[in-house]
Amino acid sequence: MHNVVFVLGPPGSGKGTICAKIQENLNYVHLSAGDLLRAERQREGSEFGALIESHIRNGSIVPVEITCSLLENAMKASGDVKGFLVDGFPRNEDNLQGWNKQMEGKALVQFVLFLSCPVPICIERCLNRGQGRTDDNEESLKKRVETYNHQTFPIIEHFEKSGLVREVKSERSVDEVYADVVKVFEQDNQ
Ligand SMILES: Nc1ncnc2c1ncn2[C@@H]1O[C@H](COP(=O)(O)OP(=O)(O)OP(=O)(O)O)[C@@H](O)[C@H]1O
Ligand SMILES: Nc1ccn([C@@H]2O[C@H](COP(=O)(O)O)[C@@H](O)[C@H]2O)c(=O)n1
Ligand SMILES: [Mg+2]
Repeated sequence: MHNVVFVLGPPGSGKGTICAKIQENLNYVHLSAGDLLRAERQREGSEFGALIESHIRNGSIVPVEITCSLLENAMKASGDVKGFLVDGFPRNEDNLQGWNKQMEGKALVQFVLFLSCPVPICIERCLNRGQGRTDDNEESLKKRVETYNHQTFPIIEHFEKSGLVREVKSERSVDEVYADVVKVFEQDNQ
């Protein structure tokens, strides 16, 4: 059984940055759904490349069969680890239902780390990210925020009802955010 922490928050809230630090220090493996999709988009011979790029530019969500298989394959390929940080997933109802169907009996969701951050700060961070992402532009960001508000936030609310959400405000410095995130992991592993 794989231990899983879902990491959610608006685009640019710092999910990737914080997950990299947790992976470095706490023996969890970071799996970013967005990174896995971008790698699949680039893979020679992939039948999903054009579909993935279209969703990424539009800030819409790729069908779960594709994303969940990428996540499960990455988990299988990892050795013996404490758990997985599943960053940017589940993003909508389709992701949630597909995960439940595919991963039942294979993964245990420990909690959901919710990095909350005001949208204008998030947008500014994405526009200054400098990684050449095809969705770090004003037009795509508007759609990504809309998708977050209408499709992803309700998923966070769903987990909130089961008491699984641990919110950390991420508009502060990386070190301050990370210090609070470590406390969340310490409390959960007691
Ligand atoms: N606490 C912070 N303070 C200032 N800048 C930050 C902070 N956290 C992350 N950043 C910067 O903001 C940008 C976005 O961060 P990151 O890629 O971690 O966000 P994300 O939530 O993974 O975004 P996305 O959902 O678009 O993948 C990066 O350039 C990163 O260096
Ligand atoms: N579960 C997911 C995660 C991501 N996507 C698509 O990738 C884009 C970028 O995701 P980031 O987490 O790296 O910001 C996102 O806007 C979606 O188009 C997805 O479809 N499903
Ligand atoms: Mg990211």
